[in-house]
Amino acid sequence: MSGGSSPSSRRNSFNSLSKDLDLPSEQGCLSIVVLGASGDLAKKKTFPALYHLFEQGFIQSGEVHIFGYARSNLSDDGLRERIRGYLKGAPEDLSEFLQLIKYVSGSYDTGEGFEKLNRAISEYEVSKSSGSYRRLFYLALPPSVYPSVCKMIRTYCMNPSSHPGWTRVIVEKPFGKDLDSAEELSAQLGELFEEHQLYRIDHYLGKELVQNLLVLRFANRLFLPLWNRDNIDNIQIVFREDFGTEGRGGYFDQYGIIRDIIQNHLLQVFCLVAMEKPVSLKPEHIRDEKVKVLQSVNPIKPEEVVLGQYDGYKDDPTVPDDSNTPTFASVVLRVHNERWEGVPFILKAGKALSSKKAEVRVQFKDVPGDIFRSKKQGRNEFVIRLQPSEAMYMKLTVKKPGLEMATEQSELDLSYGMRYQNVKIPEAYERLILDTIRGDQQHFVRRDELQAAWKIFTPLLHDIDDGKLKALPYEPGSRGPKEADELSARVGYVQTHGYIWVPPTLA
Ligand SMILES: NC(=O)C1=CN([C@@H]2O[C@H](COP(=O)(O)OP(=O)(O)OC[C@H]3O[C@@H](n4cnc5c(N)ncnc54)[C@H](OP(=O)(O)O)[C@@H]3O)[C@@H](O)[C@H]2O)C=CC1
Ligand SMILES: O=C1O[C@H](COP(=O)(O)O)[C@@H](O)[C@H](O)[C@H]1O
Repeated sequence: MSGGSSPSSRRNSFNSLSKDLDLPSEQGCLSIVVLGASGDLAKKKTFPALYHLFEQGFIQSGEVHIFGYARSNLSDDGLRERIRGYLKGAPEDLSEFLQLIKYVSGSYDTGEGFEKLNRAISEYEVSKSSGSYRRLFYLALPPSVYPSVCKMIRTYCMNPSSHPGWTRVIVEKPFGKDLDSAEELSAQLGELFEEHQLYRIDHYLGKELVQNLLVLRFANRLFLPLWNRDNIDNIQIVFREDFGTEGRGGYFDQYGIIRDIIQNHLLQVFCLVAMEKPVSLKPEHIRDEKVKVLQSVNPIKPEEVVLGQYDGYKDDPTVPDDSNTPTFASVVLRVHNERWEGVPFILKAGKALSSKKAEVRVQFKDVPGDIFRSKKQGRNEFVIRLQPSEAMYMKLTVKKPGLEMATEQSELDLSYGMRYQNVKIPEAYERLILDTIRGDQQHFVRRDELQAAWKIFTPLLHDIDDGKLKALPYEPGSRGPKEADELSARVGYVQTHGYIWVPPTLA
């Protein structure tokens, strides 16, 4: 439970934000259908997120029913037992939650299973006589089956037109493999659902510090005049994992690190860092600005790309021996607009590296007319640590305490673990599912945004797929290929040696 507030007080604050965004507060039955309920994502993320929403009172026994759907031969109890081990909570809460779940078995491309699913949903709806009928379908499935599943939902499972309510569909990434395939998928889904019914999830948009980016940038006078090419030298957006593909090699090899992390998660973070101020907080206004900045990105230059593949990646039997798939990439994006001309955005992601973290590092220019030789301490940096140990810290040059007039580098540190000690930071999926129930698309990817994102990366991805760019080998547990650090230095990043920020811990 977060910050000691009760479930009902949290629901109240959620309702007040809904009012700000003109979102109607709805009542009636809510049917949540997890398609691919037997799978990895469903048990690790989707059901636990639903449980946390239940535990905090955002979805309640009286108004919600959860349906798991997949081909596997499972009973209601079979599915419940499968997910029980992934849920942490009081035993009575768990039992109450698990009783809300029913399992329906069927295929993804024939009507029979979906008719059965529709009957199960309708029975539940009819048993609750009043209010709207809200149907939320979560596709925790391989994208290859999205078109047929969406067609089945459209044909058999829409909320009845005789009743107020809605049907919404959450689709997982990857949304295609390049511009053409993404467009084809979008066109197929677009024939079946209106854009306002489709929620393309990118779970990075549900992370606390990612959601804070807009507030930070546009609610603080401090940053407004500094956030531009006059003051900022370069910006890095970094994702590092300290483990490899671990059993997901077959999936990963078809995609690679650019499609898995950079084209979606890091690019979404990039948008929030680089976009102009939206007219308002309305989802369409925010997404308009994201599209604009994506459209301002110049074509990527091959000489501003470094690819890597960790030694041992190809030992996975599901990975071809001649794979050129990158498990590491550093890509420089350049934005052709008044604010950012000349400022490199270095997007870097890698698996099997020396540490696990994700952060945005804004490096400022050197002080003009420097009288303190502060350059030797290193540049000012503003770092937003997305995970782990969520924090924002500002690296500053200060007078070293003591009799001498000497300088050193220190920081202003807002570490969430210290500042918000009793606050539980919600899981990204929890927040995004709640947004879907509320009808708030702000943190979901719009079709034209997706198109603009693929336009940036498709030429580079095709060059990699065609073997025109090679992945350099690197040691697992290292920083990745040294050429990536050389690239960062070449485009302007100056590393501060001898200074490392250590997340503060409670005594
Ligand atoms: N796992 C993760 O951590 C993450 C996953 N995702 C995305 O979420 C989606 C689901 O991922 P995940 O749960 O890992 O996937 P799984 O491989 O576990 O597949 C989910 C379910 O889909 C069914 N299924 C699997 N392969 C096929 C197939 N070829 N044709 C039809 N049905 C199939 C299976 O159910 P059954 O056979 O019982 O019908 C399976 O249990 C994917 O789009 C993935 O990219 C995104 C981020 C993270
Ligand atoms: O989407 C994905 O994200 C995870 C990393 O997510 P995080 O929330 O733990 O940072 C990554 O491991 C996976 O390869 C990718 O598909």
